[in-house]
Amino acid sequence: MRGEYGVGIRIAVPSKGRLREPVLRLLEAAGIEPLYSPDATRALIVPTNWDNVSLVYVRPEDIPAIVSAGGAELGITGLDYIEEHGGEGLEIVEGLGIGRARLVVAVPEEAPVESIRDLPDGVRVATKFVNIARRFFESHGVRARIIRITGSAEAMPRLGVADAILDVSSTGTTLRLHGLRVIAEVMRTEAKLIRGSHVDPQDPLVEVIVEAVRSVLRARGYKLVLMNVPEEVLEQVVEVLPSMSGPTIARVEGPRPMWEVITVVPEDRLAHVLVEARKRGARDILVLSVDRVIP
Ligand SMILES: Nc1ncnc2c1ncn2[C@@H]1O[C@H](COP(=O)(O)OP(=O)(O)OP(=O)(O)O)[C@@H](O)[C@H]1O
Ligand SMILES: O=P(O)(O)OC[C@H]1O[C@H](OP(=O)(O)OP(=O)(O)O)[C@H](O)[C@@H]1O
Ligand SMILES: [Mg+2]
Repeated sequence: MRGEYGVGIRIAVPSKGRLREPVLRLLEAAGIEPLYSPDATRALIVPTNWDNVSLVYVRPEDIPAIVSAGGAELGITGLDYIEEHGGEGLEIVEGLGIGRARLVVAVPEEAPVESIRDLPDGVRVATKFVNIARRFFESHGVRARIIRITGSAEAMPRLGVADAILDVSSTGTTLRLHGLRVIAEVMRTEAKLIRGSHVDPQDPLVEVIVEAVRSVLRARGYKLVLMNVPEEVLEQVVEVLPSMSGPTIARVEGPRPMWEVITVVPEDRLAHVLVEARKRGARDILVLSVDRVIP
């Protein structure tokens, strides 16, 4: 990449929490790696192996505001934090399929409440998503008192600090552990790649980064399968193969007519495809990982 582009691009990434490692792994798969770890150095703005691309390590909840204000051209954070910020001054470029969860409203098991409508005026709701909460309860005609906390919302009802919470839930373990029951889903969330509205989407370096990330996302869940197939069973073997656009078939040099079949298989069908292909006479099967897909 050296010297190809004039403008520098800063990518805001979570400095902590659940998204940090998956986000760094995704960027690494896209070929973008920080030159050193911020943990070791305390550096918060770290150059990468790409000339003119640096990572900015900040709290995930601050990323929308930072990208919106022009402190970084690109960023990766949860849709929940984007909605909480409001989303002005930024564009959502791509869903990344990580950090998937729901934002829910929950109350103590024993509360005489079945739905949002049953919540009395003045109900105290603990949450770090105060804007989302305000909007949600207003739209449902509930006059809630929002209590701002920055974490551990699930503990608040038992502590007597709140009557309900609005928080992230994925497996539901934390809610169950604290005797809470979901009465409404507010939204679904996942990590998104965002771009500041002030940034030209056609900026060459932005385009290259976005495409690199997209190519990694497309490759998720696929394997490349190679196999040798004797000519007499070729048709039967090809029948069981899914493919992006037909399998590639090449002749194998040798004494008997043999073909090499190359195809891309979704991981959830891999076991089935391998067993069936083997049964039908395929041999020497290789399964390779797919790093990128560029259609
Ligand atoms: N249990 C979960 N499953 C999937 N995604 C989650 C879960 N909890 C939080 N997230 C998502 O991870 C993103 C980052 O959250 P954040 O780092 O602020 O919280 P955290 O990982 O719980 O860290 P901390 O508890 O230190 O604040 C948010 O967008 C959030 O929606
Ligand atoms: O439905 P579950 O699978 O239980 O996940 C939900 C919990 O996950 C997150 O917290 P995290 O585990 O990141 O810890 P935290 O309390 O430090 O936020 C979130 O804030 C919830 O508390
Ligand atoms: Mg948390």
